[in-house]
Amino acid sequence: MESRMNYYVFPRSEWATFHTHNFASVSDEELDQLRSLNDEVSLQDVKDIYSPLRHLIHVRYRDYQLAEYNLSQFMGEHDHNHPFIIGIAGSVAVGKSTTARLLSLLLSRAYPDKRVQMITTDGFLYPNAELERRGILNRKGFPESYDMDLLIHFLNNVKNNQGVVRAPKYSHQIYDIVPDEEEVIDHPDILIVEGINVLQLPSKQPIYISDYFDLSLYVDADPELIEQWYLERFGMLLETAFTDPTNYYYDYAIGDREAAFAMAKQVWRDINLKNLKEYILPTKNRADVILHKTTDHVIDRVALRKF
Ligand SMILES: Nc1ncnc2c1ncn2[C@@H]1O[C@H](COP(=O)(O)OP(=O)(O)O)[C@@H](O)[C@H]1O
Ligand SMILES: CC(C)(COP(=O)(O)O)[C@@H](O)C(=O)NCCC(=O)O
Repeated sequence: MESRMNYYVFPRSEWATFHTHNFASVSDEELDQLRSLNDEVSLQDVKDIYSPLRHLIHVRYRDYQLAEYNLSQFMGEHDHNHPFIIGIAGSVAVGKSTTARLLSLLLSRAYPDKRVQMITTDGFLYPNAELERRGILNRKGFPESYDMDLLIHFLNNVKNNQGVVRAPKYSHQIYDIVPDEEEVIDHPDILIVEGINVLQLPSKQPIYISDYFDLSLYVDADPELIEQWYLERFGMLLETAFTDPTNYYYDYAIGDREAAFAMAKQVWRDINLKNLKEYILPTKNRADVILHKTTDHVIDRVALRKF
């Protein structure tokens, strides 16, 4: 283990040993289930990285429940049941939603009597028509492209158990907010919130998004690798766009492949890479845990915030 400023940095081999104490590691039966539900993440990563991470979340969740209980005792009240919220930050296409899906699965298995839900902040982007009206359609993903008031309100309502909470839904296929559809968050015990902006400071709001988090993760990788993953995902979007004229990428899918990839490379360079450097990377050192990925999404080291 290496100690850097306010982080302990563990090589994969050391981090992999942290699941053996107190809390069950991922079982073979769970691995079988994962294999059928998620064929992207390597099962070795589940054992070496995500099983210890689940252990860490368990430790933090236990502390959180105790702190909530103690506070309610102090106030002589019985209301100590606010959901535990985990934030996942990182670049566009670094693997935030894949990590969120996997953690959601692992936590649901660990706590069968708890309700685990997840949401992406993509749904809080302004619709394309509004971005266009503001003249910022080419700034999608940058701080000003999100309705931060709505996101803060949403988190506030979930954290304060304000019944069923609804949020807009974003689709990568139509490249816009889906009209007449919404995400429904219904009294979760654990909520996972993933998005490029979850550790950013608000410009006008009096409260940070991360004030609602009880644990935060940042998925990190070399931008050149992330570009490759972005282009691979773009290739997959083209594959599914072929048969669907309503798909945003339909014209690219039926047109010249080289031109399509040239466009995607330019979007990466001019929008997503710029956003990463200016607004996302500077939030890395606010995360409690930094998962560092190398080629093929393999995680080679994990940093854990000391204080
Ligand atoms: N652990 C992983 N192993 C293999 N592929 C992955 C992994 N994580 C993400 N991917 C792939 O990388 C691309 C980006 O992942 P995604 O979760 O969509 O990123 P984000 O939510 O950060 O934009 C997708 O094509 C996804 O299938
Ligand atoms: C919707 C997003 C801001 C969020 O990205 P995600 O983390 O879901 O990959 C991004 O996918 C996006 O559309 N960026 C704008 C430029 C582009 O890639 O088209």
